[in-house]
Amino acid sequence: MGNAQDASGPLISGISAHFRGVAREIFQHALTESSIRKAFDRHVSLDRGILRVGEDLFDLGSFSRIFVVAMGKAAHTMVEALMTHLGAGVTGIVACSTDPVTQVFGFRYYRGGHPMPNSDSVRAAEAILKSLSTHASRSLVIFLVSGGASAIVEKPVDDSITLEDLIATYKVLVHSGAPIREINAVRKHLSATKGGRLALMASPAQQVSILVSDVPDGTVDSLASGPTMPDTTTVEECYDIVKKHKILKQFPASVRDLFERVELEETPKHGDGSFDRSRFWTILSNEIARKHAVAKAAMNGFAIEVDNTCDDWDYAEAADHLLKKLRTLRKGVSRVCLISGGEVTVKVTGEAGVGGRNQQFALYCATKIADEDITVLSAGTDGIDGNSPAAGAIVDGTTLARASAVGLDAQTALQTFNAYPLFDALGDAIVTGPTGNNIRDLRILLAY
Ligand SMILES: O=C(O)[C@H](O)CO
Repeated sequence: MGNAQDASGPLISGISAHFRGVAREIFQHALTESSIRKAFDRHVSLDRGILRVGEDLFDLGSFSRIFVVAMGKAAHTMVEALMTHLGAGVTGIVACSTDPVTQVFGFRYYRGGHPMPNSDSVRAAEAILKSLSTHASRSLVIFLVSGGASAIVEKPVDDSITLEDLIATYKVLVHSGAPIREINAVRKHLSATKGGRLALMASPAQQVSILVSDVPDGTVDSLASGPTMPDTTTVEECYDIVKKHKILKQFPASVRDLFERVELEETPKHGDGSFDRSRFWTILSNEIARKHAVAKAAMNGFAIEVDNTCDDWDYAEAADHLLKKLRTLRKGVSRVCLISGGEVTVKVTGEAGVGGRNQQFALYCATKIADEDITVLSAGTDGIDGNSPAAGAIVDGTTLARASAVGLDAQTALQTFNAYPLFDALGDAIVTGPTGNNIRDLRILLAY
């Protein structure tokens, strides 16, 4: 392998490196400004014993117990932020996918698996269910829910489903190309914790859920498979979903049996009394990240457009759509920035290499913009793209030439879902490490 140098001459090389730097700055700025700590400072406060969450006020003096359940990739960061407002005497459980440097005093930690559940996911679910069952009406249960919790906290609804079966089922769902609302509709109906079942277990306590959302706007009960919220999906929909994506036969026998012979059990619903003392506040979502990306792009002198229409689309269709739009927008404008939030889907066929949806999207864009003055960044705010150590990647008109100069072929990497090694070799992977946040992905497209 040779050196990953620009094959396009020093001037072009300098310009493209400059705009790769600008795109990185825009992403980093959005990440920093959308921090969990800032969101808690805006939406949560404690004043003379009254806890404010969003527009709700809770008189802490009227409760005999305060218990916190934090679950998801942002669980630890959310607990830390909550405790700066709440102070001592509060206990709870934290289920996250990475080990924090120091744990918050008074909390039991579990390191559940992600993207696949592990035995600690099951232990966390059992510990949460057990603790919640002990709460009476004078308890205040605060749920801190963030994305990733579907896998991080999990217990099958039926004992016939083993952990291995669960992992096999998750693999089928995650690789099916189905959007997250559909994936989680099925997960909800196979789980003892999802689809409002934690709220049911905590009843009759007063409950408030503080949500950091990694799901599309308007589908918040999909977040972490909605463990504390009324479920808007139904058993009937689950049958339609497995039929539509032709995945029932791929499930392990125990799960197939539940669908075919036993029938799935319906989840708690709005109006059935399960949520009479439940409140919900989304304090952070992709919208905030987009807003800060827009502000930073404006500071860099770009004309800006935001387009989220391709949320949940197949990565190649989303890329074609956004590149077409960028090329239209650039007509008559010297610098244009197109920002798009949300996630794209990748239907993996065969054995996947090392990569993720952001790197797959970016690499596909690279194959479409050779020699154009376009830069594309795609990265996840959680810092974790698929099974790779990167958050995402950045490409431009020089990517293909630079890759082939070091003996790497973009088409092969795309077909084998193995984008990370290519980006790593070019120095174009975006590596932040797990950020402790999780508000979906940002795609930043620049034309100049
Ligand atoms: O945990 C999950 O289900 C996903 O991250 C969506 O919230």
